[in-house]
Amino acid sequence: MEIDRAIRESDDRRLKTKYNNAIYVIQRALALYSIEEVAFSFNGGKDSTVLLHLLRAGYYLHNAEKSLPNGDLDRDEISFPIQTIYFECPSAFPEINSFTYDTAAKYGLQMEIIRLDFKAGLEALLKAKPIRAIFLGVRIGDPTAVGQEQFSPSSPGWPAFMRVNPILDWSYRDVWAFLLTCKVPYCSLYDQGYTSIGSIHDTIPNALLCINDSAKSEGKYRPAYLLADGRLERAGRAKKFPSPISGKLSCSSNGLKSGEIGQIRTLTASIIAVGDEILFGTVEDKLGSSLCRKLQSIGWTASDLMVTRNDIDSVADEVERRRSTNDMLFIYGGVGPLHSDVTMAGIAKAFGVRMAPDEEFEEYLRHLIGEKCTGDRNEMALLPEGITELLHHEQLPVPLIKCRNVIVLTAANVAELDTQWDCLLGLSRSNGLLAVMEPFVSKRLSTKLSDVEIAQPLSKLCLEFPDVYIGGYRISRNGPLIISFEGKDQTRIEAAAAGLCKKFHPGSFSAID
Ligand SMILES: Cc1cc2nc3c(=O)[nH]c(=O)nc-3n(C[C@H](O)[C@H](O)[C@H](O)COP(=O)(O)O)c2cc1C
Ligand SMILES: Nc1ncnc2c1ncn2[C@@H]1O[C@H](COP(=O)(O)OP(=O)(O)OP(=O)(O)O)[C@@H](O)[C@H]1O
Ligand SMILES: [Mg+2]
Repeated sequence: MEIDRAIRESDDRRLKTKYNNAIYVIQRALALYSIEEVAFSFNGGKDSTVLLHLLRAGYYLHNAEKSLPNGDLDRDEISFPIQTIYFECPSAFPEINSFTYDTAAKYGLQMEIIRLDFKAGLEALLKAKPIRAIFLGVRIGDPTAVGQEQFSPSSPGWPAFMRVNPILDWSYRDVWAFLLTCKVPYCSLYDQGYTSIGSIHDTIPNALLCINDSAKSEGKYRPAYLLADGRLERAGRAKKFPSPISGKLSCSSNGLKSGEIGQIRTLTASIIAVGDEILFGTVEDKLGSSLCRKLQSIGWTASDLMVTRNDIDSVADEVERRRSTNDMLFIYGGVGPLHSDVTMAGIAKAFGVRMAPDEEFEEYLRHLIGEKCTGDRNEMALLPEGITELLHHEQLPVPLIKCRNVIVLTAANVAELDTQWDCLLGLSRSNGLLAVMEPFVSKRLSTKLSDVEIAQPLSKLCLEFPDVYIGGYRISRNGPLIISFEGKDQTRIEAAAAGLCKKFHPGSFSAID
């Protein structure tokens, strides 16, 4: 069997181990369920392509174990009887669709095309067929993998079946090692810089693979297998532009459904300030707004900015809630040796790991504070175990700490934040930490018109310019109204601003800045 042979002949030991484990899971599933009771969820993506070939190999080996006639049957020709389901969606890339159909024809897959959403489609499928287990190409880094194991019953509220995830523990690198070693076809989008594929509305090529180092989608991109850091495979999965801080004049209040139109390709970050002093009103948080501006300047969106108490559970709750819905989370305050410095412990709790001594970090601290540290252990050198990465930069006396997608900033004022941010950007050039997107541009118009006069024309303008965020705010109740236009395309912003001016008498608006 060509897949099994290719892996056995390869000298990639890690790949062999991953392959053997996945085949073991498949064989256990095939022993537990009859062939009519299993299905394979295939969508033409790289992970499900890997799974297809693992299932072909697993099914072949399962049959071989059950002994076939003395080798006179060409075993590569054994058909693939596992029922295959594809949830076809109108917003799928045409390349994904055609690859899925071509693959089905090439390998003789028995395809069931489902044109309902996942839940309704599965309900109908399970009513019509005796399916009890479904193979999925879910991997541990996927947002939907949280809490899953290789065999995981479907979630409460979903029809009852077993989710079987043979490649749950595979990394991005493992996936590409497999596809390239086995020389199997994969969807052409992966050769055009796409590294993880969702719908046409939320997927762009991965900016880290852009040959000109520009995030423009018309640029040239390297193939997906060249992405050095697999943790950034979803950098091309742009989030929907989150609802802006709601003002009554914003687009979101005008009936636009995000996800249909009105999307701006952006990555999102959440910002958490930790400090009872901020909540007591003793200290003013200036870092948050500065960080929002910095994020805007690299084309990211700050999805929220919040302050939490110096309390492990409060920090853990906020980190847990925000880390999975954002590309990055920045946290500052509460880092140090004091009793109130609980940020690191809160992060550890959010990830469900313990705090453990980090020798490398301790060494840095020793250089910095010498022997001033009392006790037999430096509490500051305890970091969340297994998820911590130290970000070294020559301008930083102590590296910054990153726990998965949470970056801990130690700045106590804006000048220190500037330095740490510059270091992060410097590091990003080599390790892709913060993908630099097209920056946001903005324009502001000031007017003496009243809210009532402007509300309706502005609502219409929002519909005409779904790709521009149009908001309104006042600096004082009786002062002028300021209309702001934010987006990534200067021409569109100018057009939106001109469009608004045209709706009123000349001279009703004046540009600020
Ligand atoms: C065959 C199959 C089974 C699924 N089972 C579950 C489930 O048990 N629980 C759940 O929350 N989501 C389930 N999902 C949905 C996925 O977790 C996830 O929402 C989806 O694959 C992500 O699609 P999206 O990124 O387009 O939202 C299932 C999806 C498929 C295709
Ligand atoms: N539309 C769909 N139809 C059938 N199965 C699907 C569909 N969408 C997702 N799945 C299942 O969920 C798994 C995980 O989806 P995910 O998008 O993370 O991976 P992928 O599409 O295989 O690869 P990529 O990460 O490159 O997009 C798929 O491998 C597949 O088993
Ligand atoms: Mg996909």
